[in-house]
Amino acid sequence: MTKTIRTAIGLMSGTSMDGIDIALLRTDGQNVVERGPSMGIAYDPSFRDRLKRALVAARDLTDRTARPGDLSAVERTLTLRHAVAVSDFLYRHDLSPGEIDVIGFHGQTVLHRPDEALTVQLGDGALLAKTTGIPVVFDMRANDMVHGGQGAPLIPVYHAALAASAGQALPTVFVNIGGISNLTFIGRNGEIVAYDSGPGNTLIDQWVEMHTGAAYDQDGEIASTGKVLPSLADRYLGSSFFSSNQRRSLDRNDFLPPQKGEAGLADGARTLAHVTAAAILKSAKHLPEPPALYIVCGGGRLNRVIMQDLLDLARVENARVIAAEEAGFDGDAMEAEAWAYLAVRSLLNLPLTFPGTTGVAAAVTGGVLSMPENQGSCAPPNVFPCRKPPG
Ligand SMILES: Nc1ncnc2c1ncn2[C@@H]1O[C@H](COP(=O)(O)OP(=O)(O)OP(=O)(O)O)[C@@H](O)[C@H]1O
Ligand SMILES: CC(=O)N[C@H]1[C@@H]2OC[C@@H](O2)[C@@H](O)[C@@H]1O[C@H](C)C(=O)O
Repeated sequence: MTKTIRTAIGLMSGTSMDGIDIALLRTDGQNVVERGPSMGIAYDPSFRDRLKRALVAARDLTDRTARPGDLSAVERTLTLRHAVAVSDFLYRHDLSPGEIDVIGFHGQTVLHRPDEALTVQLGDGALLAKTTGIPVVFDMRANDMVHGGQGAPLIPVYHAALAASAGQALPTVFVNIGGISNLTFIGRNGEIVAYDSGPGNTLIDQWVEMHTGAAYDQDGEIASTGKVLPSLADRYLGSSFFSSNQRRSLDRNDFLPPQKGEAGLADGARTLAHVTAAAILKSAKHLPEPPALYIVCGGGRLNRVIMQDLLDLARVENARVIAAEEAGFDGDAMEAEAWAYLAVRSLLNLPLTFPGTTGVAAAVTGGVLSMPENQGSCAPPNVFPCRKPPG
């Protein structure tokens, strides 16, 4: 039986809040994965500031659908920016909306409290579907939480498909170093174990920004001139997050940067780069077996100090570290590709998360489907009751 291959676009606005990643994928939602073009669209500094203020405004939310204050306007602007990104992308690649079966829309996480089963992503799927003329699957984390999961990470099922389609030797481990870092272990028989592994770039980004105004430490230049401050590093690495037997998904604010006076710029950046690398190795201790290979994706792989520390720490454990590109993947587009893949799985009512990835009680699908012809939003079978059509 031939499987239907769908053409999907994935849209990711991650915890770094640096912009929108967009990627095209052709997939059957299982092991057929044909990667298409991708691009990144950076947010301008004033929109990043607005998103940061949205995080503060979201802090006291107890109802995930509430949008007090500016949150409603930010959600609309964010969604329309995604619509523009889709339109630019289609134009650039000479594609029409009719050639795209579905968009997987992550939105912007503004609050994530797995202990309270509360996760909030700004992003209006109905508006995006209406503006682009393409069906949209969004809100893919919530159903996992309804069933007792951490709501993150969701990318592991895509890592597994990518590894299978590329004939990657198993076992292997994918590491994503975004704002937060996460690990996916794929065992010899394809079994997946995954979880958030610690702060990624978020501490370095905030540290560098508070001193220089720059959004991040380009290539790790600043960190490369500093030295690791052991007491500061230990403060982060001594967190019970690493030693607990329970794996927890992280909110961007679970780890906060040092106070400005606690270190000089370079020593602080060097120490935080070390914390990022060491956190990954510490968290890897909870994997079913010691990894032999780490495949690194996400913006953190471009910070040479983080990568060197990872290499050095992994070497002690006889493990190799390579950038995603060395394994034939795209380390910048992988999350956007994943959201395209997850959207197709959602359409097919296939599971997005598993007990081994989010701690969910049993494998579950997720996501809400919004059709462009203004029919309102509707979850795939067995997820949520359909939402009322807007207006
Ligand atoms: N050339 C570079 N040198 C150093 N760091 C870089 C470079 N390019 C990107 N980064 C880092 O990568 C970050 C963005 O990474 P990425 O897009 O993978 O994160 P994200 O998707 O927003 O986060 P998450 O995966 O947590 O949702 C930037 O904030 C910056 O810290
Ligand atoms: C709540 C939320 O948005 N979590 C993000 C964040 O960024 C990295 C890490 O923390 C991961 O758990 C997740 O994103 C990835 C893409 C995921 O769900 O797989």
